[in-house]
Amino acid sequence: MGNKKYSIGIDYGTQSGRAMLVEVETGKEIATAVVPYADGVIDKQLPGTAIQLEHDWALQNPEDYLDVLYQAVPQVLKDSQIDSADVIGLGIDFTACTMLPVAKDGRALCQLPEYRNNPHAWVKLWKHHAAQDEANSLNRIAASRGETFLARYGGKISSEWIIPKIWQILDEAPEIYEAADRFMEATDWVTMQMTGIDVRNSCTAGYKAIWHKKDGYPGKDFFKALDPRLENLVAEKLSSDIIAIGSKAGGLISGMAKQMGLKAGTAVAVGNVDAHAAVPAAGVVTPGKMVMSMGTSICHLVLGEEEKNVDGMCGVVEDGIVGGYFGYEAGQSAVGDIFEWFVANCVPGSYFAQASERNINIHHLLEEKASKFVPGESGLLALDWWNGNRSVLVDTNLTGVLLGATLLTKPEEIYRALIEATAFGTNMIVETFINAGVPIEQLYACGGLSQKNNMLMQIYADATGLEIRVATSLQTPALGAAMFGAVAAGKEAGGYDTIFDAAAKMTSIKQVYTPNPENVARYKKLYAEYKILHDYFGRGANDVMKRLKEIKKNTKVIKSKMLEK
Ligand SMILES: Nc1ncnc2c1ncn2[C@@H]1O[C@H](COP(=O)(O)OP(=O)(O)O)[C@@H](O)[C@H]1O
Ligand SMILES: O=C(CO)[C@@H](O)[C@@H](O)COP(=O)(O)O
Repeated sequence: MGNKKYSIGIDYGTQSGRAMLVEVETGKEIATAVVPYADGVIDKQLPGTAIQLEHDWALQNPEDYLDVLYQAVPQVLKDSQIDSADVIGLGIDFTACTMLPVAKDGRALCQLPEYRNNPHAWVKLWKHHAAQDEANSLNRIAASRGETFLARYGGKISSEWIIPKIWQILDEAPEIYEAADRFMEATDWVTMQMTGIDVRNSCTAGYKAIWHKKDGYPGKDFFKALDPRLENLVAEKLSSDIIAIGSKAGGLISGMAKQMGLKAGTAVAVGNVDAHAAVPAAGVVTPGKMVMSMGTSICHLVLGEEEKNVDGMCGVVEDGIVGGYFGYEAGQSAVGDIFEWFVANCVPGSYFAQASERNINIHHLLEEKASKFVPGESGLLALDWWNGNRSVLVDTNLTGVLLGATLLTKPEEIYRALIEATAFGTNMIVETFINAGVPIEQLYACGGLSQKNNMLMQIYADATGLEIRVATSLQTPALGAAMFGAVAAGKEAGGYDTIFDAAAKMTSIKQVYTPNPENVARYKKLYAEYKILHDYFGRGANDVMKRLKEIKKNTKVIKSKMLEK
């Protein structure tokens, strides 16, 4: 038996890139290195210029992505002290839709001096929200034409996705649209820099570019209806050569291999997306198991045998998560962020004093106090829409609700009610999938929040009535990317032939939360009330939240006019 074999997973986040070196046989995480992006999130001023960006813009510098390869990869090799010849594969995962215009020679347009001063030549980060007008028009036109693809995306295409972003470029900088040889997801662009081959992955194509394995992209007529100049977008500037997740993109070219400290020819997997790469890393490679990637928000992912239309899902894509299955994605737009808001705005100083006296985190203090209650005891019920509702209502104009407060209500009771509201939100998603014919028998959890609060995880198990298995790895996206790297290398090279084999060996479960039957029964009653509130405020019976937003907007206008005087 030769030396141990390793794979590297690189997770490209919003602020930084993280390389993780993993032992292929066991999935053991040997070394990790994080490189912050020098230009970070560019949302105010274009680097090296005085050019100011407009509201809702969020750009990145593609050279920062390359620096992650040049710095983080040699660092993990150095820290682990292994022979680089034993690294058999490499995979990356990215935020998405993070996209860029690319020149014929493969460079990002913003790397060319003549385009450097044009903000539209740079990478548009997933949270660039300035293409909302284009997204609204796209949705209106698609609905009026009865485009069937809308149903695959819960009825709406997001402004975060690639077509609205490309359309914004065409609207505001037609010269950049013209100059672009093609538009690419950053995950494919970085993979191309490593392999020298332009290979597009089925995950971002399916979830972010309205591509379908059988139907392809929307037709020319649809693009023409958006804008006659977009008629040939697919043929001229997108690729229809889409490769399934789990495939090999190519081998590392020698120039890159030298800079990264690896052997030329090392297998590179096709690009992937962070939340989707985390699924096999949580041990999930078959249907019926929904993975919750839990942090500031929750991304819900599940595999299915068939393509079904599920109300309010973010998307369904064949081969989108694991080859051979339909990958479904749904989500809640704020979860950890709601608790963060509560702690920052509604917890009295005396609680912070107690936490600091005991040298514990404020969340731990609240968890301890809130754990003393049984479901229903506080008389509170909340709706988890502090940042709108992603699934199943797909409505960013919905806002939060707290019901049942009295003069005796305590902060920990509200904290618990907010956690329960997010658990009910997840249950609504689970129920909607099951009703649409996509089975869900178990929940899996990964992401920071899944390992931070036991009470929260037990509430999720009790509110859904489902067992929850928590992944051991705290870096599931990077682990998933490394697993796909090992699959790209293949068994003969010391890796795996399939992601199923890799998942069996490289992942593990840290903890299982089992529903408590008494609490399940109590939460059933509360969930019935949640559903009534959810439908009342969310499905048009009372649009008070939207009216309040309108009043707020008008009041702000009036106030600013008064201040101008
Ligand atoms: N003990 C806790 N209980 C509940 N929420 C927490 C706790 N600790 C942190 N949070 C919330 O969880 C989120 C951080 O989760 P994490 O997975 O680390 O972040 P991210 O989504 O950025 O990866 C924050 O929104 C934070 O407010
Ligand atoms: O949209 C997706 C996945 O579909 C994410 O890449 C994007 O929301 C960024 O996620 P993170 O905030 O980096 O977890």
